Amino acid sequence: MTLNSDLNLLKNGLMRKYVRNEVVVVYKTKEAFGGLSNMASGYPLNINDICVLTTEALYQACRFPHMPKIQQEIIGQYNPMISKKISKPYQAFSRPDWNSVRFKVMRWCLRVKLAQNYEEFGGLLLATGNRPIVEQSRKDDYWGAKLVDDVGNVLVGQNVLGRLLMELREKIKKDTENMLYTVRPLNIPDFSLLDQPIGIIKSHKLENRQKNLF
Ligand SMILES: Nc1c(N[C@@H]2O[C@H](COP(=O)(O)O)[C@@H](O)[C@H]2O)[nH]c(=O)[nH]c1=O
Repeated sequence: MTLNSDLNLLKNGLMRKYVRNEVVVVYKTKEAFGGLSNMASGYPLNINDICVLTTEALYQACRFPHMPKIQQEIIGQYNPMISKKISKPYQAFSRPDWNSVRFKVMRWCLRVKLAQNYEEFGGLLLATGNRPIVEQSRKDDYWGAKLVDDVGNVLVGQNVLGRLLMELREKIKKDTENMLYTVRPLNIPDFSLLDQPIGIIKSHKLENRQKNLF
């Protein structure tokens, strides 16, 4: 991107500028807030009784509702980078509306990660307090933000993932009724995994509580 188009995007309000040492940076998964990354392992998900090991795998699988074999390969990986790598050569065959739904899909994936890992992921989100959360990326200034200065202290990007994480953090703060324990499926066509329409996702906490009632 040229400096001029960078400046135009900043003016148009799409791009954000962050000072690295004033924000919570999500960069390497082993760092303090690495668990906020979709690339973090240790936040397993369960969709329609199908185990999906990482949020990245779930997000990538959502590209291919019409290609269940590819979905299976993507979600069968322990390593999220491999899930993304498997997805890459098929990107041109993503669901035709992918660019217009991917934002909603990501928001839904994060809701699922929270519902099914409430203490760990929710705790990490709350530990960021009121600070901006920024996913630092080397290449991607849509989901994240890139370093633009020589000393590595200025990040510029749309930071859509960071902004979704902040949005979720604010929802947690207000969630006195535990509404976030349940996640409804997206209202988009063919929202399916391995040929089954994706159903309502429930937190394990809610399932355990319901079991105790009977
Ligand atoms: N963190 C991180 C990445 N970024 C992640 O990639 C996802 C977006 O994928 P796509 O929409 O297919 O480009 C999203 O979860 C974003 O956070 N990509 C990487 O290759 N390495 C990384 O360390």
